[in-house]
Parts: sequence; C-alpha cells; structure tokens
Amino acid sequence: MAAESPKAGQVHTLELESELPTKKPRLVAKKSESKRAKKRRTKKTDLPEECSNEDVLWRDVVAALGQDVVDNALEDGTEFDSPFEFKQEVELEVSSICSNGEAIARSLNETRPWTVVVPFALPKEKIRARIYRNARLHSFADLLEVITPNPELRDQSRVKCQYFGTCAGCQYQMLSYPTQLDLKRDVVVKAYKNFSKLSEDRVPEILPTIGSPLEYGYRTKLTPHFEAPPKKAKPSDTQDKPDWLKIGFNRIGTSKTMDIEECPIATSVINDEYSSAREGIIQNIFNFKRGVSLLYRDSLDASDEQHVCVTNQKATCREKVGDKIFEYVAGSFFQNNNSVLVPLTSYVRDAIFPAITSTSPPTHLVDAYCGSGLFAITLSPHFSTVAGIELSQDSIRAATRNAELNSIPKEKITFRAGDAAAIFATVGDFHPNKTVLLIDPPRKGCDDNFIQQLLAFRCSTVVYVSCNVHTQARDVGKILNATQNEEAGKKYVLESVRGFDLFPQTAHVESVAVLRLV
Ligand SMILES: C[S@@+](CC[C@H](N)C(=O)[O-])C[C@H]1O[C@@H](n2cnc3c(N)ncnc32)[C@H](O)[C@@H]1O
Repeated sequence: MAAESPKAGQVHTLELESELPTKKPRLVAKKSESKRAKKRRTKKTDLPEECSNEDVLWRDVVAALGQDVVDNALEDGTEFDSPFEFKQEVELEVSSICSNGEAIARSLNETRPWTVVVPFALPKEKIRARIYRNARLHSFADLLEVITPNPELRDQSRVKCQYFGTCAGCQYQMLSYPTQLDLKRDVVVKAYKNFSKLSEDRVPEILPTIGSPLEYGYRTKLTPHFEAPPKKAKPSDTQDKPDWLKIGFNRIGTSKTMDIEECPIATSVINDEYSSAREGIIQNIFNFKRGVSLLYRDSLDASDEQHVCVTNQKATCREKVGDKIFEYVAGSFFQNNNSVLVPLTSYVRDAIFPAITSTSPPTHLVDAYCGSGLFAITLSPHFSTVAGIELSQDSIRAATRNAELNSIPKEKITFRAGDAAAIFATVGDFHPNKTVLLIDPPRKGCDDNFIQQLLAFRCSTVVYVSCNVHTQARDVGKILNATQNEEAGKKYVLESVRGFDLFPQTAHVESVAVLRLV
C-alpha cells in the first residue's frame, strides 16, 4: 500500500507523519556495564505488575520471542538493549496480534531477538514503522505504511471512520466481524493460559465469542474532550475554528486530543447532539479557562419511544433491556452497548439454569458489584430472593428505583450500598446450595477479602462477568485453586468461559465464566 492522503478506509500514511507528536525515548539504546549489572539485580522487581496492561503486553512479547530467548536475555542483562534508535524507520513483518489489538512484528534485518509493537497492522503484513519508545525486549512504533497488506484479513473498504488509524478508539475496522470475534476469543484463551495458574485440563475449551447485534452505531456513551485556549491565543473576528482547538478523542499512543466531528460507533442521537455542541464550543471557546470532558448518553424519553441525548452528569437516563426498564444517573456506570444486553443477560440466565435442570434449582441470587441492578432485575423472575450490593450510592438508589419501576416486590429484592465483600454478612439466610453469586467487578477484579468470603460462603454457582478477562482469569484461578488444595469437600470447577462483544471495532472483550461447586 503506497503512502497517500488520509481518506476514509486508509491506514495511517506518510502525510500524517508531520502531525505526529514528538515522543521522547524513555530508554537509551546502550547501557554501561554497571547499569547492566544493576538491571540484573533488579530484574525480578522490574517486571510489570500482574494483570496490568504492561503485563498483558509482556506475555505477548514473551510468546512471540519464546520463553527460552526471553530467559536468556533476562539472564545476561540485555533485555533493554534495543537495536533501534528513537525515530528510526524500520521495515517489519507482523507475526501476531496482541491482546490490546496492536500487532507484534519483527525486523527483517535484525537478527537479535526483539519485537516491535505497532497499531493497525495485521499478521503476515510487511510494514514500515517509526520507533518512538524502547522497552524490555520490545519497542513501540507508529505505523507509517503497509507495504504488503494481508488480503485475507484487511479490507480497507470496511473502514467507516475517516480517523481510523490515528484515533485511539478503534483497532479493528479493517477486519470482517467474524475475524474480530475470533481475535477476541484468542484474547480469552491467552488470558486463562497466562493468568489463571490453572492446568490446561481444568480450563474448558473457550467458547466462540457472541457478537453484538449492532456493529456500528451501538455506543450509548461518548466522552469527547478539549483543552482551554493556550495563553497566547487571541479571539479572531471570524467564526472559524482555530487550528489549536481540537475537540474529540486521543490520538493513538498519546494523550493529545484529535479533532473528531463524529464517531460512527456511537448512536445517532449522540452524534447529532455532539455535532451541534461542537459549534457552540467553537463560538465560545474563549470563555473556557480549563479543559473539559463532555458526556453524551443515549437515553429514552419519558414516552419510552424516542431516543434523546443526555449531557448533564446528574440527569437521569432511561433504557430498556427486553421487557425491563432501567433508570440511572448519567454520570454513573451503565453498560455502553444496549443492543447486546438481552443476549448477555439471557446467556447468563441459561448458564445458571442449563437445559437439563437439577432437581433442586437455585432460588436465591446475590448480585455483587450490581450497578443500577442490570443482572439482579433481569434475572429476578427466576429467583425467589435477590440481593444486590454496589459501592456507588447513586447506583444503589437507581437499582432500588428500578426494582419499583419493574414492579418487583420489596420483599423479594434488596439493594445496599457498600463494598461487595459486605454482602456475605447480610445473606446468612441464603442457603449456599440454593444460591447463585453473580460478580461483575470493575477492571481490577475482586480483592482478596472478597474472594476469601466467597470461599467461606461457597454457593453452588458463581457467574463471573468481566470487562477485563485477565483479572477474571486470575480471580477464577484463585477460587479454583483454593478449593482444589483442600483435602476434603466440594471443589469449584470452571464449567464454561465465553467472550461477549460489547465493543465491536475495538479489541475489548467482555467475558462470562461459570463456576460450579461439585
Ligand atoms: C463493571 S460495573 C458492573 C455494574 C453492573 N453489574 C452492570 O452491569 O450494570 C462494576 C460496578 O462495580 C462497582 N464497584 C467498584 N468497586 C466496588 C466494590 N469494592 N464493591 C462494590 N461495588 C464496587 C462500580 O461502581 C460499578 O458500578
């Protein structure tokens, strides 16, 4: 693919290079012997924090180079001896896709073991890239040109956003949707391999990823941002947007804002509102003394027929999930892809109550990290008693109101504000054999206190929903290994794991794991 001007459907090309921000190298290419010796001494503590983004990427680097090669480099202290200079242009061949959606590539001319992480490139492609940072056994680079595309994977006519290839939001617009779903399954497979500490025979075959009914126009929340005018900027007589004013989203690999007029993965009411708000911001930019992060939420109006856009953090949003209605405070958590919520909640229901039901199905549901009650309320018809817990007071108020809106009796469903681990002290009358625990924590996963209490409570089924499959795999491994190591008693087994695509065109994947006590 030759360098050409950036039109919709094209990758990051030469014309864009001058706009690229200058990045400082964090590591120098060569180190003195004493620095190498120090590195050798500190290498263990240097490794990234478990399950951090750096750690997830590091596991991809290790897989690409091979554990032996990595061990050798760590041993002889050459793991930071990058063969590349800052801003060096290199020709590379892509070997695989990392869990963050970026490509892992190797230099065609470099014999030393080293990888380069480059966004928007695909396996088997020959690319030209420019190094902007060196790290342990890998460098980061911007994609300059796809020299030889992989026609089996890449089809630029699929790309729907003119900023794809420079905006940090999406990674996969050039791929078919089935390929995106396959890549997300690979992420789940790798997460359990790398972070669960479970032997292969204890992890079931990861099921195919369930797709989102909407592949574009699905995002019900957008948060574009802009900076206040620079000190030297002066208002002009014209109404034109000054060059320094960028309203939009971050450029890939940077914290610089790109000017972006619309986002095709967001719903139409959000894009309409954002488009007119941009005009107002441009006209009034000199009234802003600080940068602003905007909020756009798709909501139903009072008639439940029309979609409207809510921009006030404190306003109430309304959404339907199947026959259930949900209200929540715009600034609080609610899943961002309404189109997939019926498939997701139905899947969880069917996983709890499989076709061949036991003679004694569960009757009680605990929804930990319940937000405004999505799982508690959609699953409530199948249980006699439901209890939810959540840290955010706003979300708990919303969950309580949502129970009323959906005519669920107060005697059947209760919500309380607090740390998730506190729920176990309040469900003493829930028989563990008759109870399902649903967990949907934030990206960092569950803390050890929660896992200890879960193990003490020991209910028959645990369904773990997560937007971070790496921390999910870590936590599931802790739960299974804890019961496995006990001499007697029932053990938790991992019955199924499956990805759900809540975020088409991006590398993110939601994962649902089902654990049973047998
Ligand atoms: C991924 S959201 C899931 C919310 C809900 N299950 C849903 O699908 O709408 C995670 C929720 O956990 C809450 N949270 C974070 N830390 C918590 C904690 N320590 N205890 C209880 N809730 C927590 C957040 O406020 C957020 O609402």
